[in-house]
Amino acid sequence: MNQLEVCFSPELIHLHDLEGKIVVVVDIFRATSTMIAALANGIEEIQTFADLESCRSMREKGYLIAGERNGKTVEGFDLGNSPVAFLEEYYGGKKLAMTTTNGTLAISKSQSADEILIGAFPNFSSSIRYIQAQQKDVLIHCAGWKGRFNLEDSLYAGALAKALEGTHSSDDDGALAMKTLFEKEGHQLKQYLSKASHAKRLQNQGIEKDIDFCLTLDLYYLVGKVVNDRVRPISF
Ligand SMILES: O=C(O)[C@H](CS(=O)(=O)O)OP(=O)(O)O
Ligand SMILES: [Mg+2]
Repeated sequence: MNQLEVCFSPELIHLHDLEGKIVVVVDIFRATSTMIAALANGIEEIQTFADLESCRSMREKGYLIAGERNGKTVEGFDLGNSPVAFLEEYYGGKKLAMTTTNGTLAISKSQSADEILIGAFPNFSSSIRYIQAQQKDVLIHCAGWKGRFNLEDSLYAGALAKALEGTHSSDDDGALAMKTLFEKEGHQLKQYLSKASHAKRLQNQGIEKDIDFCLTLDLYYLVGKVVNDRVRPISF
């Protein structure tokens, strides 16, 4: 059996050994859900940035630029961090540069992993199939919120732990706790996560459609994987 463990914040990732593992970076609200929406709608690669100005400079290289701070689209950027906005038109063959508050930081702190996957509910089953085919230990890296634990990323970790229980053991306390929570609340994901602080923040901004998209299972049969520092789609 392979092992599965959970890291609840990028602030804690230095305590984990990533070598040889598949790290699944997850930021349900909304960065990793938005990346999957973008890849499903034609974006061929996503380069992520911690700071706004490096991201902005990618426009000169022909990239679309997407940026969010405090949940709002950055002035002058083509797009923000809304998955639903990426569904409005087809971005065939375009490249995207992206910076967000939590998700892009979690990716940059996962670089020593053997493989980095982008975790989201809309491509949940594809990620499961991909992971099962690799036979490696898994670490779920929750982006959290500004260094803190959050419910939506952790519950995704629980869903993954549950789905992988035939091949990956969840001896890790965090994985065990989240699997138990998912077993209790997973049947009413949308209702349960409407209580999450970030869902409330997004509701205040009137973006219920984003919340709904981020919590919908299996819309796409692709995996988001970081290859040569770019997130790319793999049909799976
Ligand atoms: O855009 C989002 O949903 C959040 C914004 S914030 O952290 O609530 O300010 O960013 P993300 O990186 O997707 O968590
Ligand atoms: Mg988030």
